[in-house]
Amino acid sequence: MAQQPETSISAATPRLDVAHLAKTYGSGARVHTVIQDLTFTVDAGEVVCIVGPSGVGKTTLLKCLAGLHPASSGRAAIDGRTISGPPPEMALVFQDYNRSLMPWLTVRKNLVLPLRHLKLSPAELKERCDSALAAVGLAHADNQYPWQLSGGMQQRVAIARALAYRPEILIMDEPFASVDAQTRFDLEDLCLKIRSDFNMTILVVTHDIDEAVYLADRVVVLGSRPASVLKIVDVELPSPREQIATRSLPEFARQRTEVLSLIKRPA
Ligand SMILES: Nc1ncnc2c1ncn2[C@@H]1O[C@H](COP(=O)(O)OP(=O)(O)OP(=O)(O)O)[C@@H](O)[C@H]1O
Repeated sequence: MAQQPETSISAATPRLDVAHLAKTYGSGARVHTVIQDLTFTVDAGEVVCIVGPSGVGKTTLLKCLAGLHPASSGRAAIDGRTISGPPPEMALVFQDYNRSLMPWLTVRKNLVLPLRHLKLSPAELKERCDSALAAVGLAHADNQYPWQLSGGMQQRVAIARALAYRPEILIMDEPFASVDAQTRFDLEDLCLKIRSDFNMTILVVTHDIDEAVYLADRVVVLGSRPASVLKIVDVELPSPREQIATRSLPEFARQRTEVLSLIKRPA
C-alpha cells in the first residue's frame, strides 16, 4: 500500500529528512548504540556526501534510509513520509559489486532482474536498459557476463542497474572504493552527470575526503561513537566541476582541509 505523507509537502519539505535518528543493535546487556542522534536533510537534486571514521555507523545509516533496518528512535522520511520499508523511489549501489551482480546472468539480464515487478512492456524494458547502459558507456557489453568485465566496468553495470530502475533518489555506499584512480574519476563524473541529466537526489558514503568535496553540494561529517553529526559543510565550488580544474582551486584545498581537520580532531 502506498505510504501517505504525514505532513503536507511544500517547497520547503526536504526530499530526505533525517531527524534525531538513533539506531541500537542488540538488547539487554548486549545493547550497542551505533547512531546516537543524527539530524540532516537532503534537498531534491542535491548531492550530499557522508564521511566519517571507519565503523562509525555510515552503512547502518544508509540501511535505515533504505528501509532495511528500522530506526530505534527519531525518524528518516522521504517527502515527509516516514521510511518504514524499502522506498519505491530509491535505488542502492554498494561497493561490493562482486556480490551484487549475478554472475550467471548477462549484463542486460542483471539490469532486467530488479525491473520484473514493474510489469513494463518489452519495448520500455529495452529502452530503459539501452539508455542506462549508454549512460555508463557500456552499450557494447550488454551480452557479456559480469566476470568477463573489469572491476570498474562491473561497478558501472551496478550503477546502470540502478539507473534502469529510474530512481528519484540514489544511495551509494563507497561505490568507487574498489576501482583504480582513473576509473574512480570517471565514475565520479558519471555521478555528477546522472544528477544533472536525471535531476536525481544522490547520497554517497565515502572514505575519500577529496571525493566528497569534489562531488558534493554539502558534506555531512560524522564523528565519535555512537555516530553524530560533527558538522555539515557547504561546498562552495563552481559547477560544472572538472577533475583537474576543480581540484586545483584554492577553495577546494580549503574545504578538504576543513573536512579533514574535523575528522582528525581529537575525540
Ligand atoms: N546487523 C548488525 N548487528 C549488530 N551490530 C552491527 C550490525 N551491523 C553493523 N553493526 C555494528 O555497527 C557498527 C557500525 O557499523 P557500520 O558498518 O554501520 O559502520 P561504517 O561507518 O559503515 O564502517 P566502515 O566505514 O568501516 O564501512 C560496527 O560496530 C558494527 O559492528
